Amino acid sequence: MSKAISQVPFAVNEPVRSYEPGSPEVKSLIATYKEMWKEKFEIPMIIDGKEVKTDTKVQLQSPQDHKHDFGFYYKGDMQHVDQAIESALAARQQWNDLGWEQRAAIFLKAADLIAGPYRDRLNAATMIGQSKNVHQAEIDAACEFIDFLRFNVEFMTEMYAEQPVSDNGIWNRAEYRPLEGFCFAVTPFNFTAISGNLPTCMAMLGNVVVWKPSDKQVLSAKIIMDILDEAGLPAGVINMIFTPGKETAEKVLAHRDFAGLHFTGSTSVFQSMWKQIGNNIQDYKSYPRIVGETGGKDFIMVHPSANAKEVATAMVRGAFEYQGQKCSAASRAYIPKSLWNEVKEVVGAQLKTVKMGSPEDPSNFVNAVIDKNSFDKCKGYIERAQESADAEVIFGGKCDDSTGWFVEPTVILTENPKYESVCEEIFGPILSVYVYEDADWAETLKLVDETSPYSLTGSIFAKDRYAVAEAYKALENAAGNFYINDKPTGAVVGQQPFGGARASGTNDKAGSKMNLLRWVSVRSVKETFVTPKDYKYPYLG
Ligand SMILES: NC(=O)c1ccc[n+]([C@@H]2O[C@H](COP(=O)([O-])OP(=O)(O)OC[C@H]3O[C@@H](n4cnc5c(N)ncnc54)[C@H](O)[C@@H]3O)[C@@H](O)[C@H]2O)c1
Ligand SMILES: N[C@@H](CCC=O)C(=O)O
Repeated sequence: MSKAISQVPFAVNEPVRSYEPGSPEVKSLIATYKEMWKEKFEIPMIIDGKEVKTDTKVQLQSPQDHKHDFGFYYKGDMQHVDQAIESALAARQQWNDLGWEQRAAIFLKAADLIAGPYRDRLNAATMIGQSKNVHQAEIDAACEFIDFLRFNVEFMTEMYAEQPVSDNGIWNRAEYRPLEGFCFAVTPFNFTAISGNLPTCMAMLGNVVVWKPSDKQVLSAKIIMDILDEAGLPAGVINMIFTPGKETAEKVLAHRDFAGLHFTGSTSVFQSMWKQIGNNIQDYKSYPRIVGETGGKDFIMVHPSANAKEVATAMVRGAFEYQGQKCSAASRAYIPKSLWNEVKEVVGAQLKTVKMGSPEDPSNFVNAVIDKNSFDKCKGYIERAQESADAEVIFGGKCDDSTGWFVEPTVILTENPKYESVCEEIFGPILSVYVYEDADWAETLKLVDETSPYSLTGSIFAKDRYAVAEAYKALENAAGNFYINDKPTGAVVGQQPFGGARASGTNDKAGSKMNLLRWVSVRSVKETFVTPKDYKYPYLG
């Protein structure tokens, strides 16, 4: 137990490496990618700190080359879900009793392992398994994950330091207990950092976790578990299982000791899990905490006073970085007629220089979409736009699945502000543009606000400060992360806490103290030093 009030290292954002052509850092990363590409991985589940293998082997697939064989993972079933829950519950007391400094040290060490010896390996795994280019892997798997770990340790201590006042003769204390039971982390394919953050931020606070990563992110999930193991995370604290999502959720959410859901993924899956929790509510020991960050239909809203080049660049980066597979990706842009020709010209000129292909070549800005489902979905939107009287594909539109799942960055122009691609989350490299009459600025703000059920991210571009202020107010509830004269992606831990409202989630802001508060249950303690020995008030004599 602690005999000092320790100060944790001051968290600063991990510097993003530039990976300039020919630099030692890019050579080292690409060499690691090539080595790992040749490996034949056999990836087990990790339950109670042990590798668990089954008879069901699922081949790993790389989006940029779906025929390439780089191994398999072992798929589990419902007995593994039970084992993971039992293992978590068995580890709970000892983990809970460990002083917070001991827990913090494990996650700070994990951050340093990622910053140093594991950086290339985790980045390369993300490039191979999730098809991110060098820069996108670096800002996600290395920097954002490191930031989550370091900042959460700092936020945890700030939270612990928040204590009530005490009158004379008493000492009031707040004790930040972990939740009573086990927590369930369900993570998406698209961010290695998110998949690492969801289970670790709960564990850091003394919780025990069953973690089900996406089956499209198994390789980088395995490296995360390797890192946590090397950092000294005790057995059973985080149990990683590769089991079918729906059945796993049904089993976990029916368990009496289920205490919290930390989810990131699509809106429909989150809603189905929330309903299950509601249906089981009388069966739990405590009311489970529910945190979910889900889909988006993120906008760029442009005022006539904006700079066309800045707008065009935000469109290209915001919509097409990581093939538009960020929940924050710009997928609808509203451009005033007076600016459209110039914006269109710059977008077209920039897209002409965009290269698409495997992340192995760092000059490829666009890589593959995650899988066949995503490829088919994007292709469907593009083909329907090509045939529609309401829409026109003005850039891109080619899809090629001969080697990998490649979809060209595509811009759809429509005169119908309710056209399907303007309203629905596509989660691919498709940006819809609606051109409005300059005089309709105020009505268009309303349109932006009301077009989709989501409220995740959005940008406003304007030089005119009155216009900025007007959009700021009109779009108050349209985005949980709101950007002024910047693209709507790329939130940084500690700088722009991330999350959305409406259908986009519970807005508990990943990587912030607000989020950590959801995974503790406070015990208020009052200790009285001179305890009364008579019931009578003074005036009763
Ligand atoms: N708001 C955010 O912070 C944020 C961040 C990243 C991704 N996302 C969203 O995630 C989605 C893309 O990720 P995805 O394709 O991995 O999402 P997804 O919903 O398909 O999968 C997310 C996780 O849920 C599991 N799952 C799938 N069906 C399930 C079911 N019926 N019951 C329980 N679990 C189930 C999956 O195996 C995976 O682990 C997009 O909608 C995107 O907007 C949101
Ligand atoms: N936090 C990331 C998005 C995460 C969702 O996929 C961003 O701000 O771009």
